[in-house]
Amino acid sequence: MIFTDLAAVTGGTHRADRAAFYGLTIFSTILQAAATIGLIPVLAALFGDEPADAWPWVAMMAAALIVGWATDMAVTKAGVRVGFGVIDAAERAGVQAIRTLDTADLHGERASMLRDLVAKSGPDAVSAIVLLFSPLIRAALLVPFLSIGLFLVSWQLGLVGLVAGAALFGAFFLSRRAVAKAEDGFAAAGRELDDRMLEYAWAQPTLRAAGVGPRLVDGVISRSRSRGFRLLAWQIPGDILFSVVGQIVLIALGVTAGALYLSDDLSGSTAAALIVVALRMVESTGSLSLLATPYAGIQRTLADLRELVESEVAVQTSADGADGPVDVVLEAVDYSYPDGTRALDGVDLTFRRGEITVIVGHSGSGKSTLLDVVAGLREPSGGQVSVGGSTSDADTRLAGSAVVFQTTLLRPGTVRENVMTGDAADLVEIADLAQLDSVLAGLPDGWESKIGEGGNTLSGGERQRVGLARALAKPAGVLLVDEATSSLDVVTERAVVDSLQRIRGTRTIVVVTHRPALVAIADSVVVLDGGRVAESGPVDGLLTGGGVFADLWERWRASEGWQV
Ligand SMILES: Nc1ncnc2c1ncn2[C@@H]1O[C@H](COP(=O)(O)OP(=O)(O)OP(=O)(O)O)[C@@H](O)[C@H]1O
Repeated sequence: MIFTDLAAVTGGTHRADRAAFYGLTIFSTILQAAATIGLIPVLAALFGDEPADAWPWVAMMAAALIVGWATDMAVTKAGVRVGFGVIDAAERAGVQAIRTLDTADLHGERASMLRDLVAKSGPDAVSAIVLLFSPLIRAALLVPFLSIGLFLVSWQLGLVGLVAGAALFGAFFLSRRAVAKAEDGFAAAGRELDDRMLEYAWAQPTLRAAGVGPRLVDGVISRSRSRGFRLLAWQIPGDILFSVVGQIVLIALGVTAGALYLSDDLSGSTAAALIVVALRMVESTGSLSLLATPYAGIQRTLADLRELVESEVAVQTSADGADGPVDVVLEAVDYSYPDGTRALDGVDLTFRRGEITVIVGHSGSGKSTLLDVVAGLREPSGGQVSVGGSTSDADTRLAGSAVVFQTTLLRPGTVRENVMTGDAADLVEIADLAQLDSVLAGLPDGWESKIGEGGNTLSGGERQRVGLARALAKPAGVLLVDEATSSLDVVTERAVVDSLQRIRGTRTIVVVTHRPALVAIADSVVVLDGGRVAESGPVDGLLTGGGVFADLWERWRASEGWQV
């Protein structure tokens, strides 16, 4: 339902704006109906014995028009505020989706949908709320309100008006359903087309060689075209339905008014005024007919946005539910990339709750892939991952873990917005833990300083501290750090090591590293080789064992600049 979708998307922050928008729109419709019905006593007075009796009614109609005009201005303002709520929600949830989605899931079709929602849906929503919702509510309510007014003249006319209102609603919903179905097909075809185009662009050489690319794209274009025609075809019966209902409303009112006039139950002046009332009703029918198609479009957009916003809330809620460190157990985990590269091969591992585990291995041994699997950014091709004793899918792992990536991407906004949505007390502790204080001290407005695109430029080390703070701000039981110190200066590396030591025990920490400083604070080390676990255990045990790790350690000591 479009109204509940709008409420879910814009949330509690815009409740008052929504209430004002709906309430004022209804009030303005009542005023319109009153001004129209007011014509009946005006004409009755003008054609009666005392034409001057028309003045109070004329004054009432003028007042209704003036107040209605002022109300419409207020409706527009409230509608724009609600529309901006949709823009905010689309941007927030879109960015969140892009940041958290498994890269494998960010394929052309999904990217195209997110692009539509983030770039188009917000501006569309602002205009739709003002130019569509409000006229729609008016068009839908004007007929019942006019019918109530007609009851004051004659119950038969009131009844005809109510039946006409019900028929209008029926016609609107029938035609909207047909159009919505065709629109869904059309939108899906468009997304499939985007997907194929991207796929074709990426894999051009191979597809060309096989001679299948153009055929694939041609097929999708013709599917998209035929669904476009189907959309048009479904709009036509809807329009016909409306015009038929409009004619019936007009005839029914005319016949009833004529019968009442002939039986002397209606004066000539009232019958004349009824022509205006009937025309207003038919005008409503026409508006509803015009609005049915754009309504179906904005309804689908709001439903998609609601899904996006609610999935963001779901991620946040399950993350909030994290209550301390947990065991993470991998059993026979395999991972193969789409091109067939087997990056993980039967990995059995336990990351013990509250411990720091460091993963080392040569370049290409599968360290980052392993971290991605634990983080829920990739679903294993085989085997299973359990978190806190129960088998866990990628979404659950994503919600329950926080990741510091090799490079921290900053979005345009303040430091606070880049780090978290939380209260000040949390931020003070997080800044302290992530050693962000010195970075904040160098910025003009501390937490409120603009960073990222268009804002202050932070060094790699400073970005990394923001990334660490962001990860610490997420109340997740598992903290994953991917080579965060590989490109860092010694001071920042020390800061990261200190931070991890300070939070030791509060989370299960897994660090992929090329550097010895982190190995020194590890409770245990895992050595990967060709996607398999070559060795694992406490540092001391591995050093005395004389295996791969002892060999790597020796090489570091020899080079004094450990790069495994
Ligand atoms: N997107 C990808 N598509 C195909 N193969 C990939 C992809 N990413 C990584 N690989 C391959 O998977 C294997 C494991 O890569 P991974 O990045 O996990 O190793 P790593 O140990 O983290 O390497 P590095 O230390 O260089 O970052 C390598 O053979 C790599 O070439």
